[in-house]
Formats: sequence, C-alpha cells, structure tokens
Amino acid sequence: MKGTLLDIDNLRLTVETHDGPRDILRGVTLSVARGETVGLVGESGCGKSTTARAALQLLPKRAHTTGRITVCGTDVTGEDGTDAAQVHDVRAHRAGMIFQDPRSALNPVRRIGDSATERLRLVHGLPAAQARDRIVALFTEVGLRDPDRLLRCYPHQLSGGMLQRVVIAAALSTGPELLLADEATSALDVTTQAEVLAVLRRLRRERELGVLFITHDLLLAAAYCDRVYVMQDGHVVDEQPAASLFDDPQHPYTRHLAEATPRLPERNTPERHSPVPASTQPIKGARR
Ligand SMILES: Nc1ncnc2c1ncn2[C@@H]1O[C@H](COP(=O)(O)OP(=O)(O)OP(=O)(O)O)[C@@H](O)[C@H]1O
Repeated sequence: MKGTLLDIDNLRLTVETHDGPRDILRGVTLSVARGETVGLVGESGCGKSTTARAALQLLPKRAHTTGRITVCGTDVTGEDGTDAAQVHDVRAHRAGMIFQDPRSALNPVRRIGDSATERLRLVHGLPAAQARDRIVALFTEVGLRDPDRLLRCYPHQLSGGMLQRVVIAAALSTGPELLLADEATSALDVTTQAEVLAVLRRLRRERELGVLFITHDLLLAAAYCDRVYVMQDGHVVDEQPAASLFDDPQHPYTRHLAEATPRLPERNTPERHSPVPASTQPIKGARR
C-alpha cells in the first residue's frame, strides 16, 4: 500500500519458557498508513504489546519469530538483508513508542530536561543547547506551559498528564513518522486523557503521523481511530472501520467484545473523533 508506514505480515512469535515453547503471536497481519490512526484492541494478554514491540525488534528473551515486519520501508526482520544498523536507524529516526506509565519511562532521580533531551544528545549527537531548544519548542507544541521551568523539575513534581506530554514530546523529538502508542492514555483520568488524545490527534494531522493505537478499551478505539484491528489469543481476528465497530461488528469475537462493553444511551454516545468517550470502561475480562 502506498504510504504504508507499518506493514506486519503473518507475524508469529514463540518464546522458550521453562514449560517449553509458548506461542504468543500466531499470525498477526496489519498495516498503518501515513496520517492514519489504527486501533489494536483485545483482551489483556492477547498479544497487543508484543506486536508493537516486535515492530521495533524489542523482542522477549529467547523469542523466535517468523513473518515480515516493514517499518517506514525497512524490513526490520532482516529477511531482505537488513542489518542491525538499519534497525537502529528505524528506532532512532523513523518510529517512536509511548507507553502507559510515563513515570516508568522517566528516571525519577534525573531532571526532566536531561531525560527528555537524552535521545537527541546521545543518539543524534546534538549539542546540549540545541537539544534543549528543540525540546522547549516541543513542550510548547504539546501544550506544556513554562517549558524552561519544567526542564529543571523532577518527575515527582509533575502530574501524570504533564509527564505523558513530556514523553510524547521526547518521542517526537527525533521526528518519527510512525508512533506506537501502547495504552498511552489508560492511566490518565478522563479529562487528562481527552487532552492528551487531542494533542496526539493534532500532531498526527500536522505531521501526518501514522499511529498504532493500542488499547483494551473498545469504546475509545471506536471514538478515536480510523480503523481497528481486533486481536484474540495471538491472532488478528477482525479488521473494521472504527465507525462500524459497535453498529456492525463483523466477527463473532468483535460482537462479543462490543456486547460486553458498557455503553451510554444512544443520544449520549460520543461521535467518532470527539475528544474521548465519556465512559471508557475496559473490555469485560480485561485484567487491568
Ligand atoms: N518473555 C515472555 N515470556 C513468556 N510469556 C510472555 C513473555 N512476554 C509476554 N508474554 C506473554 O505473552 C502474552 C501477550 O502479552 P502482551 O503483553 O503482548 O499482551 P497484551 O495484549 O498487550 O496485554 P495487556 O493489555 O495486559 O498489556 C501474555 O500472556 C504474556 O504473559
């Protein structure tokens, strides 16, 4: 597909455990195009995070994979002779990842400025002053006020929403085309979640980012994404336009998830692309 930033084709991943080999991904096929937000939903443990991490070759220990993953035109699985330097280039320049808990992404005893500029300084070799200027500009872009003061703060001095914006700014600092957002707003309260989602949406539009938006929250995926893949037990079992996820679920498992998701009465149901659903209940059975 033209403009495809992430293309995963029949990805299988098996991990050697003490109890023998364990199949975690059993044939995942999905794609994300430039400027598109694609949801990846499913119950806890179905393999969503492993899929995203595999895209950056952040694989579990003793993992064996088959299938092909192409990120921004580079086959990171090495099938076509890609070497470690090219995978490093993808991680350093082309794709960024945001996780659920910004506190775990930031060193608690380092100032925000040191953590946020780290990739620019160490990976891109930017002088400290230039890295700082770029992060200050990005802090403003993601809606953080008084960026100079924030650079001197420690993580415990900032709220969860502010920290997630810091993490988003740091992820964007290297100019990625693809963003892998793994439950990036799940730990935030509903208001802060709406604000962070609005920031991500604006950045996606302005920068034409492709976003793989991982969530266990079907309502949120339906409201926020363009298309949605549904995972079950290591398989992608369904792919649908987000708009029809609840109204016309195609696969029995998608139907099951949709029926298990508490919804507000129709007149209050959020329109697609509204900031965030008023209710963001997890999928029934999810462990979170
Ligand atoms: N290194 C590993 N060794 C053994 N099992 C693993 C390893 N890494 C992940 N798993 C298992 O693979 C399965 C998929 O994990 P993954 O984190 O990808 O699921 P998920 O859908 O993202 O779940 P959640 O929504 O809870 O984050 C889980 O059952 C997990 O326990």
